[in-house]
Amino acid sequence: MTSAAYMLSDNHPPVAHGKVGVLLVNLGTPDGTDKVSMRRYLKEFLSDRRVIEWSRLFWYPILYGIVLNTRPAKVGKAYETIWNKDLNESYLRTYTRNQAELMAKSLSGFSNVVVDWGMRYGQPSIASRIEALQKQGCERILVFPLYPQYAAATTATVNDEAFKALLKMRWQPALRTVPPYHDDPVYIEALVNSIRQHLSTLDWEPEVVLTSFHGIPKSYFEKGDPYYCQCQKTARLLREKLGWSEKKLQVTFQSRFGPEEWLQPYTDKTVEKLGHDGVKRIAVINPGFVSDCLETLEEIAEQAAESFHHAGGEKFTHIPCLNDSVDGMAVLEHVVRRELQGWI
Ligand SMILES: C=CC1=C(C)c2cc3[nH]c(cc4nc(cc5[nH]c(cc1n2)c(C)c5CCC(=O)O)C(CCC(=O)O)=C4C)c(C)c3C=C
Ligand SMILES: [Fe+2]
Ligand SMILES: [Fe+2]
Repeated sequence: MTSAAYMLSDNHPPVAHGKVGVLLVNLGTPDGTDKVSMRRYLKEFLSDRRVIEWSRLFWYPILYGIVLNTRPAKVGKAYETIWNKDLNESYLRTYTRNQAELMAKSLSGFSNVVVDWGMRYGQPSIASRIEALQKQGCERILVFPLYPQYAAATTATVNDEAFKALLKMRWQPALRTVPPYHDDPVYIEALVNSIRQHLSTLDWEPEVVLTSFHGIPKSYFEKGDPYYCQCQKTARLLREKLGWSEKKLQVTFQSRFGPEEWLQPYTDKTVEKLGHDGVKRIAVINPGFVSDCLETLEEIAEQAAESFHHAGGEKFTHIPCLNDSVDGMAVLEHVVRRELQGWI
């Protein structure tokens, strides 16, 4: 057979082509609040070397001997208090799906763009969504880790997983990843609007507003993670826009895990101290979380509120994440349209 005849043969499987995929990826979520689902989720999460950097020789005996025997029940109970009972799923899942659907609507003018969503841990997995996008003809895929501030434990592990999904493909799609947007004016403006709008619904004024970011171990920062500096920059830009002092808008870090020192000041300790120091009215916002989840709805809106009241505080309010609000979508759409330049 001549090479031309070979080329013209119909041996080659048919391929869809010509599309551009946008894949929104958030952290993850258990399938249910029961112990089995929680264990499966935490096992995948806490086996990630980007999340727990300790040697496996040291970590696995602790993970399998203690953490996976005790934490699933405890965390499952916390999830129960914030579970989206209408849809029988976590809010992180609900909001992420809504964001993808709204993004698809906003990009519907581009007939070749397909929007999808996935989770780094649990379902739908990044690999399954990349495969689905490719089957629909996406030769280019924009992966959007839904974290305004970059951390190796969040952004990098999403990107790792996306590139890992390409490892065994003969015909890989081109992949782009979205950079952090911690200082993007559209993001800062959306946060300022949500603070102003939320505070306008109250009949009281907070003395202090905490911007509470998820923490990371201090050692990760010392190894060069830019996360801490990006959180500080977000807070500085918010202060400048709001015209507030460092005393009025303070930065804290929440969700410590394990015995190591994490980024300070800690949210829980700060909330207690404010109460003990005689501060009566505070608000907390979580600018690092694109969607409300366990860490915002349970740890802050429930736990931190309770400990503030125990410490003598009187008024506490949690400012919701941007979620699938008009302002929140404006941020995500702005970032996606910018990062798709040259592709659409
Ligand atoms: C060493 C452990 C962890 C690091 C480092 C870490 C960084 C990190 N996490 C988020 C965002 C989220 N984390 C969430 C839950 C969560 N985080 C950890 C541990 C670390 N996170 C655990 C063990 C859990 C599960 C709950 C628990 O056992 O306490 C969530 C919520 C997920 C949900 O379904 O609601 C988010 C979101 C960021 C942004 C970050 C570093 C910057
Ligand atoms: Fe976390
Ligand atoms: Fe937590």
